[in-house]
Amino acid sequence: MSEFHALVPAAGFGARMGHELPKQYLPLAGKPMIAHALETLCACPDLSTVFVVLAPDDTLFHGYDWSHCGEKLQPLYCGGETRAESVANGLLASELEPDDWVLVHDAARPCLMQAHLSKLIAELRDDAVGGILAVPVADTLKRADAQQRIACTEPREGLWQAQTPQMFRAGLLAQALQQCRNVTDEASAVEALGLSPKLVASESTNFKVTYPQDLLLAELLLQQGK
Ligand SMILES: Nc1ccn([C@@H]2O[C@H](COP(=O)(O)OP(=O)(O)OP(=O)(O)O)[C@@H](O)[C@H]2O)c(=O)n1
Ligand SMILES: C[C@](O)(CO)[C@H](O)COP(=O)(O)O
Repeated sequence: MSEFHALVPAAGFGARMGHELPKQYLPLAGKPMIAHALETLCACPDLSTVFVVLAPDDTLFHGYDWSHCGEKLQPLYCGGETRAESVANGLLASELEPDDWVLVHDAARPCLMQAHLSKLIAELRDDAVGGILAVPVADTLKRADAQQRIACTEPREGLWQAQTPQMFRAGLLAQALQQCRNVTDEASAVEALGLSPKLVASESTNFKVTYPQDLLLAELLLQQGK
């Protein structure tokens, strides 16, 4: 029977955060940011393994105590220059069966909840393609001109913001990333094969910590138990 695994790309630096410490190691609600997502994933009974893809020269990860995560947590020091490369390298190193499901989740989305994981897995486990957590766009959308004035208002109907985890069969995802590396998420590579991943409705609390101002919101949510 197919197993479910998580793969967490964590080899980025966080240029938009602008801190000397890589974003995933910034302190957040009493632990490094990366620990929140890893602990949630390791506590999910559906997941057999949680691979974390680190930069080859990462010297920080092994400095923390991960014993509470147990044997599920498997660090792989094979991160690449881009997120897509890190995921592709991690898939290769993980040696998963082609039919196994892999849930790719950003280290920079610390507010992931068990309920999000359960919903994603329940909605996709019998799906032919796979899919992603996402939220419908809630704001009015403006397109800017070169002077940062409004060129037009874009219709938001049918637009969703992509989140993670993004859940695909390991073999399909490896093939997709082999053929298409110039992407910012896994779904884009699968779409390039001509397939249509499913959108599974999530919540805005599962946002990506990108800019310094995102840290306070994440901290508040994590203190509230999300
Ligand atoms: N070469 C890279 C780049 C990014 N990531 C990971 O991809 C996730 C989402 O990316 P993002 O938030 O864009 O992180 P960074 O690339 O670190 O941020 P920035 O774009 O601001 O530099 C993060 O967990 C990040 O560590 C990765 O594994 N390998
Ligand atoms: C995968 C992702 O988090 C979905 O929203 C996003 O695409 C990552 O993109 P980034 O440009 O690396 O932040």
